[in-house]
Amino acid sequence: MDVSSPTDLRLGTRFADELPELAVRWQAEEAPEPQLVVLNEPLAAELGLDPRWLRSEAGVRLLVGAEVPDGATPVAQGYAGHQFGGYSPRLGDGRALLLGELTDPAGRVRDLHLKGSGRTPWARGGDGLAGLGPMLREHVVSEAMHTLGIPTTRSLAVVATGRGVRREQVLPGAVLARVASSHLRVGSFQYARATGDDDLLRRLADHAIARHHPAARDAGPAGAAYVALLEGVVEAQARLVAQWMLVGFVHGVMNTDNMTISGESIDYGPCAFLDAYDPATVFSSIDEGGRYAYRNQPAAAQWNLARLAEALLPLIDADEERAVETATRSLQGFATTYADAFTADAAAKLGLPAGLDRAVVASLVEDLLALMAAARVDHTSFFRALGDAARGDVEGVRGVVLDLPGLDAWLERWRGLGPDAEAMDRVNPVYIPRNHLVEQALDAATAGDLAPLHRLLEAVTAPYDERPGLAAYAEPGPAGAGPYVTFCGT
Ligand SMILES: Nc1ncnc2c1ncn2[C@@H]1O[C@H](COP(=O)(O)OP(=O)(O)OP(=O)(O)O)[C@@H](O)[C@H]1O
Repeated sequence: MDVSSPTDLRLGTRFADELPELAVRWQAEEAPEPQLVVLNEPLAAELGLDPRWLRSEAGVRLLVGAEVPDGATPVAQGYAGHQFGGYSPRLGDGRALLLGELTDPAGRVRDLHLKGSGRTPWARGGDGLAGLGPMLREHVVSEAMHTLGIPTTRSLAVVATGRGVRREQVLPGAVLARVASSHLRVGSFQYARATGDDDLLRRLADHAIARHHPAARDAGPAGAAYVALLEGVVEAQARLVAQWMLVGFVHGVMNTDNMTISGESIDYGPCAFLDAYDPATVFSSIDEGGRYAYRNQPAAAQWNLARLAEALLPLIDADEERAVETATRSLQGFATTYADAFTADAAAKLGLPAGLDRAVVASLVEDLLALMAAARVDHTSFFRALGDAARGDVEGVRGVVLDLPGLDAWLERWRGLGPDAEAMDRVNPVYIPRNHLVEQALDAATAGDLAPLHRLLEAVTAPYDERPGLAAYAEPGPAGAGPYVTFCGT
């Protein structure tokens, strides 16, 4: 049965009950004039929420936290984090609230969370608010990631609040209703560890195991379950980052408070997809040193996971030296899992048959990426054009690569392995949320015109299905414009 009124909705309080030290009971700030801007109807249906109800006044009141179902306990979650390498001991949800845990009709438990819902006790100097443009960016990019098969938090809705948000200029304010497997972060563990309370740390780890890595519970006695938790997160993150790299995604702010325990991508601030394939690409104007450049993402993930391992040490072994040795071994799994996932996913993008020697595939991929980087080809359309090359039409790829003898030799090697063009079309997107189009859509939406946003969503939520009317969505941004600098999405 679809939930069609607040009285039908049950929001669990497991996080708040099990981890009260990390949960500050709080209420959303009243939105003066809430107006639904975009609703994710397929996600609503998946969650068992009636979209007609969500569009009603009562539904919109839920989506901004003005009214919560009986028994719900909205909380601002506490966490710490390394931001660009510097440690902040008290971050937490400064402008967000966990409304509670929703069990969908399939039995999956998801967090229902609001971002931009007003100041909380973790707000420090912030105003607790979010701009409409940045929340719509999170909506578009997270939905694109989801349809590309990349684990991610989802956006259920964006509601304009009717309140202005003071940034470089005054922006319309908005609340994003976000759905995630959980909002547990590496920073949640750093916070718990820093309290020195091992019981809290253990409860947090047990909570994470129950929600995300239940197999870890059966790993064995003493610290084995927590080693298995660490290994579960290492594996999930290695697979995730491999997927980011192959779709050309640059997260932009890979701080430890933006790395989940579930392995879902979270927080789409100054993120973007590559147009030109240049591994040094940085999109965020606040990332002056290029710490989170495209090519640095696997190393940044490993660095963050080492912070998780440090936080877990007291649970892994009472003897610190042994704990460090064990955790180090677990962290070493990242490199192998990442390389395996990257090679397997790249083989799929190249339409290669299963069972090929891994070293053959790896060297083929490496050589292709070198050709692509030398010519700064458009990442997305180049892989799509390779599908045509598999069908015998090599003009698309030959037209953009500089080293033609090198490319021809590569094509010969690759075609000798029998690539499957149809399989390639199923994994190489035509449409990604290209940064210039996202910016145009957000600017128009901020000015009151939602048509470009809906058109962009139409393109990126069916990314493999080429449609004649959407040709502009397959084109890279203006040549020579360089990487777009997206101001940190607040
Ligand atoms: N306008 C604001 N008011 C209060 N706190 C803020 C504001 N903007 C960011 N913060 C806080 O600063 C920290 C880092 O912000 P960041 O932009 O990474 O997170 P976020 O986008 O707000 O949330 P999330 O990581 O949940 O997507 C977080 O603790 C966040 O709550």
